[in-house]
Amino acid sequence: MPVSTRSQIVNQGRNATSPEQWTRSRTRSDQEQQNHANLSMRNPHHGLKEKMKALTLLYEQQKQASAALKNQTSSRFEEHNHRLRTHPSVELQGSCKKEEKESTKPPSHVMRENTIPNSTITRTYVLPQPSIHDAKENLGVGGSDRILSFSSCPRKANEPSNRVVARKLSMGPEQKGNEVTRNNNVQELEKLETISERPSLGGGSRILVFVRLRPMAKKEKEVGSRCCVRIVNRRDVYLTEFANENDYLRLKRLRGRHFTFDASFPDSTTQQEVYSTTTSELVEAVLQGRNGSVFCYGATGAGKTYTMLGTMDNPGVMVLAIKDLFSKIRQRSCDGNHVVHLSYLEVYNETVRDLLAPGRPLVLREDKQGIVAAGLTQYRAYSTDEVMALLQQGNQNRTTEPTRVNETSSRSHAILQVMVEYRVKDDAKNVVNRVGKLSLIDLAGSERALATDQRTLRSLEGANINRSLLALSSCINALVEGKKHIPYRNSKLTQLLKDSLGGSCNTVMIANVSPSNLSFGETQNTLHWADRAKEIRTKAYEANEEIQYMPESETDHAKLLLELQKENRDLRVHLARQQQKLLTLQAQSFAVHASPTPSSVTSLLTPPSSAQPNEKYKSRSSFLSGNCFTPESKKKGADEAVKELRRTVKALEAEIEKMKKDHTSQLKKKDDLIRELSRKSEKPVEGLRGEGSKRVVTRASLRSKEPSTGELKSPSHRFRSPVPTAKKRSFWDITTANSPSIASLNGRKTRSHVISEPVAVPSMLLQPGFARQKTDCLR
Ligand SMILES: Nc1ncnc2c1ncn2[C@@H]1O[C@H](COP(=O)(O)OP(=O)(O)OP(=O)(O)O)[C@@H](O)[C@H]1O
Repeated sequence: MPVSTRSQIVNQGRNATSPEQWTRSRTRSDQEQQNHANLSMRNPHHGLKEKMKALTLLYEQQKQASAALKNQTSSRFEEHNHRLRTHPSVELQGSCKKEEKESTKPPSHVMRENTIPNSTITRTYVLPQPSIHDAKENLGVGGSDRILSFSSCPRKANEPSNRVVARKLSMGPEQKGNEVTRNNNVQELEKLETISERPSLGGGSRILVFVRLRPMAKKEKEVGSRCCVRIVNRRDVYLTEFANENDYLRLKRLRGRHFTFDASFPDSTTQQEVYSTTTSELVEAVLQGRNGSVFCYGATGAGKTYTMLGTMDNPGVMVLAIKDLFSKIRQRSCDGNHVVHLSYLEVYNETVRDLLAPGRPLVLREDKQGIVAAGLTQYRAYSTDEVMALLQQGNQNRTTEPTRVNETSSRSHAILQVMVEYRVKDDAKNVVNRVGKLSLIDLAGSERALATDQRTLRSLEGANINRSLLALSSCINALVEGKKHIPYRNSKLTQLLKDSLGGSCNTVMIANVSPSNLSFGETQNTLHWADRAKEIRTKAYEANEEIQYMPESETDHAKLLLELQKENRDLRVHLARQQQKLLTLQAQSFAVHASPTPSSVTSLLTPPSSAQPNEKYKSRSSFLSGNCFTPESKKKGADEAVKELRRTVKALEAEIEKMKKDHTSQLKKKDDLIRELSRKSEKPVEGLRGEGSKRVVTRASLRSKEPSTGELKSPSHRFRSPVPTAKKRSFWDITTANSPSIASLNGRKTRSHVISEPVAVPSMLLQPGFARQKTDCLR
């Protein structure tokens, strides 16, 4: 079988003089070529050059076809662009046209190293450190691998929330043929639209993830570092790892990864562009009573603080958000009242500190509003300037230290919270109260100990920063995997971010990356977690709105007021009556349970006009006269009165006991005296008795003669009046002067007087006959 070489074919073509000849020779050469191809298929080591030539030819043909298709789609593209011009992300594209033109081409110096020109071979990148999650990434649904080049970011509604996305790195749209190119263009447009329409799945919303690349730093340039991050189409991030120049074995082996985010910002993006794409919508939502969070995540020195705070010339997201908020409030000032409160705290070495009023560490508590720092200062702010001053003050208190990587490295996580309360009257004149909270978070840098400083305090700070960021990544993992338990409690940071990650909140994550290949590891780590965070879905949320229903008209209002006043008056009267009843009952129980002394009873019941006004009475009368306006205070007053009465009863009982003792001793003395006297006068008395003219009556003899009713056992009964009509005295007898003893006491109605003046008691000892007898005896 004749074997023709490539040079022969070329020569045959060249030597052809007429078109027929040329066609003939061409057909022949094609046949020859076919034979060659077959041959080379059978023997892979044969004719490599021919194979290359064939491939080049094929590539050229595809390129032409692709160009033709591009022309067809360009008109459609224009139309879509016109529609999207209203969205900030489109403005952002327009302002960076130059960059865009560049970036629609295949990545230049970075990606060129990864591409094989004039080839249709799609090459899969080798990942340097395939983690568990990376391994999972390659498992498609149902176990089949799937190549996703650009469609992974905005998820479709019917996709399961915890689906693991299979992602292999492709060489870019152009290498995948015309069909892929056209599809990508349409997908790009769809994706740009979805940035403005926050995807809402199952009532919740996905965390929006953005990536910002910072410019190469002077230091990095000086050490000759190369750019390893490339942003294409404002969305795709290509990361390339350059082989070590001294590693000759792997010199040509390049590794890289491709990620897709909601939007990616190249190093030329302005602060305003970043703000309007990421945060401006959240500010609007906060004004409508929803919660929003923005947090910057990335390695130390990657540009988080620059993005969040910025500089005086280029203010960052925090400043722009506050300005925007106040300008929006000013625009709406006519339709309601807005109140803005502000707090600023940092988490440093696992302690929470108030940046606006530094002092003792704050304790985190969970209440109805979520996790709150107890005792955190809430400033009411009236203007942007005021907030700026507060921010500055807070930043001065923030912990920053120079590290080897960053001159002004933030060693703490800072959280600025802006609470906007909005009150407005709706059409039905009901008061609508909305509260929205915006949290702006500047995290400390994720870092390796070696990259910063291994010594002393820095290493401790680094450990704590890493600890909290590790806790953050655990939470992200648990949320993505749909676990029931999310380990928020592992660090203060995750506790504070609980709302933002798993609560009812619109959340935005900005991943900051450095372009330097020296930071490849950190950048890859940041992009990995940012990619994971895309899968997190926050809870379904509703505006924090409260409606207070108001009466329909002024007349209704007045009616309601009158009704309330009447009810109040009735309640007061009722209360006063109850108190009176209570007092009467107290007095009765006092009368029943204790033997009353006239003095105390009169002191309780004597009217204020009495000759001896009593302090106790005074206090009760003031209580009854209605000085206490609230039901609580009245109840308290009644309790006080009861206590007072009880105390009086006790005092009276003690007094009675004392008097009883006195009387017993007096009686004893008198009995002794009588006994002595009767002994002395025994004789004459006997004589007298014999005469039968007079009788000596002793107490003892009298007692024996008395009927044994059993009533005279108590010594006090010895003072009872012998008058047969005298009835047993009662409390009311004393007060109504029924008692015969009282009649003889010059109007003095106290029991003490009755006791101290034995004259008042018509005792046998005081009978006139006895007195005379006594004097006789003495004689
Ligand atoms: N987009 C940018 N444009 C210009 N300069 C930037 C940009 N991003 C960051 N820089 C500069 O890079 C340096 C480091 O940035 P920055 O302090 O914001 O890093 P960081 O991520 O907050 O670091 P750390 O975590 O250590 O606090 C700063 O000097 C900052 O001005």
